[in-house]
Amino acid sequence: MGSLNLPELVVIDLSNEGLKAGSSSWSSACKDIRQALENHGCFIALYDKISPQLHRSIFQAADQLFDLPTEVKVQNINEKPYHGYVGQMPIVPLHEGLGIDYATTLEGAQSFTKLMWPDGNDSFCETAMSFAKTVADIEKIAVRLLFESYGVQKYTDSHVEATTYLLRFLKYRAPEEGESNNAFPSHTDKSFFTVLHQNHISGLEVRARNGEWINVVFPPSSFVVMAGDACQAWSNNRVLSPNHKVSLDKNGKETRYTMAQFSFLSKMVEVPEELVDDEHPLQFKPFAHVDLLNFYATDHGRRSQNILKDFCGV
Ligand SMILES: O=C(O)CCC(=O)C(=O)O
Ligand SMILES: [Fe+2]
Repeated sequence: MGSLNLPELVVIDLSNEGLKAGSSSWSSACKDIRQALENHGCFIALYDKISPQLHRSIFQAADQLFDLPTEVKVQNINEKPYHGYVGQMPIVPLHEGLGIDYATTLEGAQSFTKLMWPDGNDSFCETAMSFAKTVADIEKIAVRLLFESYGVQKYTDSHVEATTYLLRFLKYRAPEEGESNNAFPSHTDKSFFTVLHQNHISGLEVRARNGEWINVVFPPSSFVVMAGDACQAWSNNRVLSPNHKVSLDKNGKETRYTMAQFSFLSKMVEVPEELVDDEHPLQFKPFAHVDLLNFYATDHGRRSQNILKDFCGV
């Protein structure tokens, strides 16, 4: 009996129809999102504004991008850690990734496209930007719901205005015979939120607050919204930034693609005073988001078992 009872993530409908501001569906979504983020650090979001056409074109765009010669892809360099090209790494041989910084802006999308296709590739640029904007809308709804669930909605607008987005194209080739199926090691994200959209190949596993690993099976038309370390810090340790990893089916033959959009703050990350009281004393000092990434890029940061405590603990 127990083995059939697999743990699952909460599903929340963020589509317009399912969610009218001020309605009872809005308040129940507030409750659900808070509970999901406190217990699992993530949830599955349904969102009807992503058309089947956009879903198809973003994965075609991914194919086109990864087909470029490695010497072109390695030009995707960013001074911010973990923002640029990753590939041909012996510790993660199945994995390759590239990132578009400021992906929701025309400048961000265009400068990445020009670097990869000096002669231009308008359809890639349009698809990537349109996908990034749709995913940013999902992230903003999640922020609104979460802030309201803690009664701190007065901070939502300034938070949203200071948010920038990094869109990463991630590829995991199927393991060859005898090769490990560990495609990406366990980690927490350094973002505020991460929104994931995958093709038809699953592989994501998330560790819930109770220590249980959850195999995340989500339909290709849906998204996983996950809290990062910055969100955990902002919430004064209420929200969980969950450990997660990618393991592929040992016998699988197909390539897994994930689109991962990370949100970052260009203003200080700080705990709202409303989230500090006798029961919840302040746990973290305010910090610049990019400094969390820079800390993670040091030996001390990478080895840390409790990065927030080591980086900004009070
Ligand atoms: O591919 C996935 O589903 C997860 C990717 C991930 O965790 C990351 O890039 O931080
Ligand atoms: Fe991650």
